[in-house]
Amino acid sequence: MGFYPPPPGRRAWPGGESCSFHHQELVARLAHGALIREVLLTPKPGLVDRRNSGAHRDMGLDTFLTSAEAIAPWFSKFFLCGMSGHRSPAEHVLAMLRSDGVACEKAMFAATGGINTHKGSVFAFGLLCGAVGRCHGQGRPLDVQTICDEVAGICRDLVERELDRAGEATTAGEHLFHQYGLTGARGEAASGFQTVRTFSLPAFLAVEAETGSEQLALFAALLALLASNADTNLVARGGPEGLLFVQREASRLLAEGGVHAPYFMAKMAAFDDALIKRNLSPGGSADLLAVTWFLARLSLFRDHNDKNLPKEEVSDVDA
Ligand SMILES: CC(C)(COP(=O)(O)OP(=O)(O)OC[C@H]1O[C@@H](n2cnc3c(N)ncnc32)[C@H](O)[C@@H]1O)[C@@H](O)C(=O)NCCC(=O)NCCS
Ligand SMILES: Nc1ncnc2c1ncn2[C@@H]1O[C@H](COP(=O)(O)OP(=O)(O)OP(=O)(O)O)[C@@H](O)[C@H]1O
Repeated sequence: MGFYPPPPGRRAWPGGESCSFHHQELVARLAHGALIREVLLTPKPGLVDRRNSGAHRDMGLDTFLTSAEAIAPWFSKFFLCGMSGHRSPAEHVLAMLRSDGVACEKAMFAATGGINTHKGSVFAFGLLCGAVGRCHGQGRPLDVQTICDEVAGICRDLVERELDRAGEATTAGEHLFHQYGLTGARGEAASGFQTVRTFSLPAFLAVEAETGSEQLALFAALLALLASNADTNLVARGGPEGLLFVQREASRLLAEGGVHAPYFMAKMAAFDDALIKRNLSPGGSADLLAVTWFLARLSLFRDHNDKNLPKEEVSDVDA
């Protein structure tokens, strides 16, 4: 039941032809589900959520939901791109993914009237969906370590190529590298999502195992990210002091017991108010929160076969 033919000379994709459509659909659902869960989690400091638009004046919940809808069709394309390039060296795959990535960014801007809702997420999920396609094509396991290592391989030398040796800085990320040495979204991807693997994913998995609550697990992951991630969005808006403020505040909440502390939700709402007052938005951590949920749910590839698609687990939460 594959929707596209196996490579010339092959009768089936490694792992069984019947798995291909299942994987393509599941990866797209997971990526979209991750974006929806991220934006609906409330309250999030400085970010767009159900409570308010955070430190943003040009976008709200509807803008994010519309944007997620517009970019969703690209997730399968990233998967297919990674799969069709599974024999090419990892570092060649980035150029292929990027042409779809640029088209996806265009679709995002067209849907939002020019507002940057998901630029960082398009980059992260373009790489992740491409890595899943590539590893599936190679018949390798679709687990956190394999997929993250593959992303790191695809992004090998990206920081050196695009930031270190780049000419005049044009984007915010390029400026911040030259000014402060921050490697932003590129550095995080090139490290194989080291901040996620070290801080937010363990926090998510521990709290979910302990409480059975996905919401609490997402909050635990968010706090872990806010305390540790060198978010270039915070530095762009508030300088190094803006980043330090957020990291200190999040570390304080963690020291007080994190999601298990009394009045945790009220503390998060107060954190939100403090960031809005300072015009700070941790957009990079929001992206990595979505990445955390996606990586946590990769186990669905192992647990289900294509006759039993996990509609429940990856269905979108009601807005
Ligand atoms: C690498 C990207 C994100 C470039 O953006 P930029 O130079 O502004 O870099 P920067 O690191 O500041 O990231 C922008 C976005 O990433 C997110 N982000 C910020 N900090 C971090 C961090 N520490 N970790 C992860 N994500 C982060 C935020 O959402 C931010 O808005 C990407 O958009 C890109 O490659 N652009 C070039 C055009 C292209 O190829 N687009 C298609 C990409 S598939
Ligand atoms: N819930 C969210 N709220 C706000 N930003 C988010 C959210 N989720 C993800 N982001 C990320 O934050 C980025 C937007 O941040 P921001 O608006 O600060 O960037 P910008 O458009 O480059 O800067 P500015 O608005 O200062 O011109 C998006 O690229 C997106 O990936």
